Formats: sequence, C-alpha cells, structure tokens
Amino acid sequence: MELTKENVLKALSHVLDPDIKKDLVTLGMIENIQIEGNQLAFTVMLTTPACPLKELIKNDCLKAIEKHLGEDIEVEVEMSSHVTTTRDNTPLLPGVKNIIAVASGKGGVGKSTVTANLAVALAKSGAKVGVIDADIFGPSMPTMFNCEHEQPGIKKVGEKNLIMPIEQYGVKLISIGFLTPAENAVVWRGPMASSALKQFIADTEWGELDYLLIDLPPGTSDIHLTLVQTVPVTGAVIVTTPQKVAIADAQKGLNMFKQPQINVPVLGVIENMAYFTPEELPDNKYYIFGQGGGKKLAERFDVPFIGEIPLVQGIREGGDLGYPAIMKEGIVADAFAKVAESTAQRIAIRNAEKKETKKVEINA
Ligand SMILES: Nc1ncnc2c1ncn2[C@@H]1O[C@H](COP(=O)(O)OP(=O)(O)OP(=O)(O)O)[C@@H](O)[C@H]1O
Repeated sequence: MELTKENVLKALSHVLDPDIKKDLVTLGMIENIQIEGNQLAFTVMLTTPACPLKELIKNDCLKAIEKHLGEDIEVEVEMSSHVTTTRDNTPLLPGVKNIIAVASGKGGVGKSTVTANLAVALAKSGAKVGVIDADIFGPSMPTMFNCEHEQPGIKKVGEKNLIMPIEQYGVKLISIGFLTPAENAVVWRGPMASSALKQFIADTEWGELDYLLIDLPPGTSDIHLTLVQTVPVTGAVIVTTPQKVAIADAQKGLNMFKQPQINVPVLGVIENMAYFTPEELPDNKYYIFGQGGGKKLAERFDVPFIGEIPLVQGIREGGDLGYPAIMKEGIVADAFAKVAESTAQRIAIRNAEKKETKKVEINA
C-alpha cells in the first residue's frame, strides 16, 4: 500500500484499544499524521497519561504499519494523552474531568495513605490532580503532604470569595485541617461537616483537573450522601485490608454505592496491607492479615480488583514524614504506580461506556 494518510488510518484501524475493545481510529485516538518521503509520524492520544498499556499499544501500531504498509517506512509514534470525562454537562466543577470517591468500611485500613500516594502517582504520570480531604473528623492529608501549617489563600472572583488550594508534590489539596486545628475537627457536628465539604467543592478554585480524589471518612455517613448529592461522582474506589472484619465493613461501603438510588459506579477494590514485606527482602511475603480477601470481595460484588499494596515500614514512615512513599524509588513506588495506572484505566473504561455522570437526587 502507498504511504498516504488514508492508508495509515486503514492500517491503524487494525489496532484495538485492549480495554475498550474498539480500534484506535474509530476511537479518534490517532492525530497529527505527517508524511515525508518514507518517513511517517503520528500521535496516539491515550485516555490517560497513566495508561499501563502505553508500550503495548505503541508496539501494536508499529506492527500494523509494518504489516500493511511495508517494512521500509521510518515510523515515529508519539504517545500523548487527553483524559476522558463524562462530566461535561455539569454546572458544578465543569473543569474537573473525573471525581473519584475513595472510601473504606473500617477506619485505619490506609484509605488516606492510598489516596495520597495515588494522587502523587497520577500527578507524576503527567495528570492534573486535586485532593479533597473530606475525612472531616480526622483529616490526615496535611500531615501526609507535609503542609500542616499552610493556610489556603482566598481569591475574589466576581462576587465570590474562592479558597485557593495548597499545592504540594504537584497535587492541589484542600482539607479541613488547614482551616481548624486537628484537635477541634472531631467536635464538628454532621451538618457542619457536610457544609464544609460543600464549600470545598463549590467554593474552591480547582481550575482544570483530570482527577479530583475525595478522601471520605470511614464507614457510611452523611458526608458520603452530601458528596453524591452535591456533585456528579465518576466512580468510587474501595480500600480494604484482607482480614475478615475489614472485608465485612467494606461490603457495607460497596453496598451503599451500589444502592439503586445512589448508583455510583464502583471502579474497584484496592487491597492495602495485602502482605507484610521487608523492603530489603521483597520476595519474603507474610500474609499476616490473611490472603486474597480483597480479590474475593471484588468477585462477590462483581467489581474489578484494582490491585494490592504491601504493608511496608517505609509507607508508614512516608505518611508520618509528609513525604508519600511513591516518591522514593523501590518496590513501594512500583506498587502504588501500578495501582494508580489500574485506577486510571478503570476510569477510562467507565468513561468509554459513556454513561453520563449525574448527581444523586434523594428525597428525604
Ligand atoms: N501499606 C501500608 N504499610 C504500612 N503502613 C501503612 C500502610 N497503609 C497505611 N499505613 C499506616 O497505617 C496508618 C493508618 O493509615 P491511614 O491514616 O491512611 O488510614 P485511614 O483508613 O485513612 O484511616 P481513617 O480514615 O480511619 O483515619 C497510618 O499510620 C499509615 O501510615
């Protein structure tokens, strides 16, 4: 076949996006085709910069060009991304492409740790990321991001005063911990906590974001309902540890999102503290809380299993120091990067299914 734009598109129409199971041309993922002599360059626009299949898709493109257009073409493929959204028509936070609720059943399973590391991992991949610490009764994000003493600024936009999020490690962050000393937060009553969350959503200058992660309080509470009633949520991620008591509580969380009147898609389950491993001996795995609980939970509820994070001393130390473990190369960073990629992948798949993201109307 002759090297023309049309034939390049024909050749690339044989390459499938492995997740969405449609070809790259139909999905509109091929852009900027340039041809000069026997030199060809084009861009593949992925659905997330954290795409775990980047190399696979690139190789499939190279193979398709070779097979259908010949071996003597010099090909340059640029892998870029444009994060997808189903939130285009929402009046509140229209610049935020995906809102992800991070929930758990039991407290202390590492939901905030996972949120912080996921956020930094996504930002490292090139995405624009924000975090709302909605764990109003025990905000830990300011500590985990080492910005406990920061005070968010206020910016007047028209008639409105907007809160400026704190930026740390490439992530925009807002937490009740910035506005009131941590020891006071616990006395907040439900309605006050709900109105604080509403403010974090509506009165914060988020700008353009690919992913806004919401760290929810453990269990099921008014805060969860406030969230889904205030703003259309793209999906929820459930964090659990493998032991029976944690799984039992995680089920309640899952059930809440799956209730017909709430119906927030569950993107999947992340199993934290899946096994203990000493960082210097990563092949030694000790399943101190039992094995495979998260996977079984995902199977039972027919939702994806996103991945697992080991119990490692460095993760706790990173949390306490305010330097998320993802930032230090090693097995922990690899585990968080993998889970972040899988989460981004689940979001892209959910968006490809084109279900519009709606907020929940509950008549009390
Ligand atoms: N994989 C892990 N390895 C080692 N320590 C961890 C891991 N995950 C979390 N931790 C530690 O466990 C403690 C609890 O974690 P975290 O605060 O993230 O839990 P949480 O589920 O958000 O709690 P809550 O919402 O009840 O406040 C923290 O000290 C944290 O550093």
